[in-house]
Amino acid sequence: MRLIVEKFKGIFPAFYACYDEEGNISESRTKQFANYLVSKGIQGLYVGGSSGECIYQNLEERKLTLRYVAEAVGHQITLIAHVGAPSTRDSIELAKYAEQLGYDALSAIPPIYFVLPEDSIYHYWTDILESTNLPFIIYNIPQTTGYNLSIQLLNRMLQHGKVIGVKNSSMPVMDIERFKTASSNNLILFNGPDEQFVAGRLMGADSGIGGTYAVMVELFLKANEFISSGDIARAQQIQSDINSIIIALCSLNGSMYSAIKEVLKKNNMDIGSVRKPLQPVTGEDLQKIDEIKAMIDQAIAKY
Ligand SMILES: CC(=O)N[C@H](C=O)[C@@H](O)[C@H](O)[C@H](O)CO
Ligand SMILES: CC(=O)C(=O)O
Repeated sequence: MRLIVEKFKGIFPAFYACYDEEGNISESRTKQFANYLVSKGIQGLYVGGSSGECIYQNLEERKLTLRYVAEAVGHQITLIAHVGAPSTRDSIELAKYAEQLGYDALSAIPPIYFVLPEDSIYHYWTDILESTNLPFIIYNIPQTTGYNLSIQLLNRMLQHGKVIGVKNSSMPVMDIERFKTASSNNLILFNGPDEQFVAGRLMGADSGIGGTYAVMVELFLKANEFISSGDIARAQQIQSDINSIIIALCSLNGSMYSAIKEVLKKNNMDIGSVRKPLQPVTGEDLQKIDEIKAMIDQAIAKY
């Protein structure tokens, strides 16, 4: 277990969908972006999650991204494949594919669309984790799935030795502590809400997986370092800068991810735009991108 824990400790950007100008998955952009993030010193990547626009992609597209990332960065970092999909069958296909590619772990949201009973969620996750030999990380994100992980279901899932962690995106940071305690501290907890990264770490999260990391990864790496060395005051300052940036990223007509992708373009990292129904930034939004990029650059320069 100790070895495994070390592998999953640190900063894990949620990887973005990288499209070409026609909106198809781009091999060169995917590989370039993965290498760019590795060069920043991240611990690993969370591939194919919400930020990867998984919900708007077909299985073949999701497999392409999983493959291009693995080919680009190999075993230099820890790779987590998010395989949540509308059907168990599709999730298992993605899970087996990720295992073949050499991914280090699987992760999945609960079933979406139909509000299914907890027993169905249990079987969905169990079917996925029994389909490979990989460790499994539960993804709890009630604000998008409508289901908030209960201690009862967590305890049931823990009977599978393969469950090594929870990526918790619910807003109460107390959930992080409760999940950790329920497992007698045997689970790796990943903080989900980037706006509460510092709080999540202080409540027991070992690591973070986040949708905004990749556009300002230096800030999360630094905050993580400050927490580890006990410099809480400076970690709090970074969190405050991060939150102002996230609020700005979310203040445009275009989706947060389209704003992030425009900022990345200004950093010479063109990974295309977002897939509809996510809206691209246009018109007056575009002017605000320069201001947001300046906020990010200034914050990075401060620490
Ligand atoms: C609801 C949602 O997508 N949460 C993400 C994952 O936990 C976060 O990383 C957000 O992208 C981030 O906190 C910005 O709001
Ligand atoms: C946002 C996030 O962590 C994800 O891509 O699932």
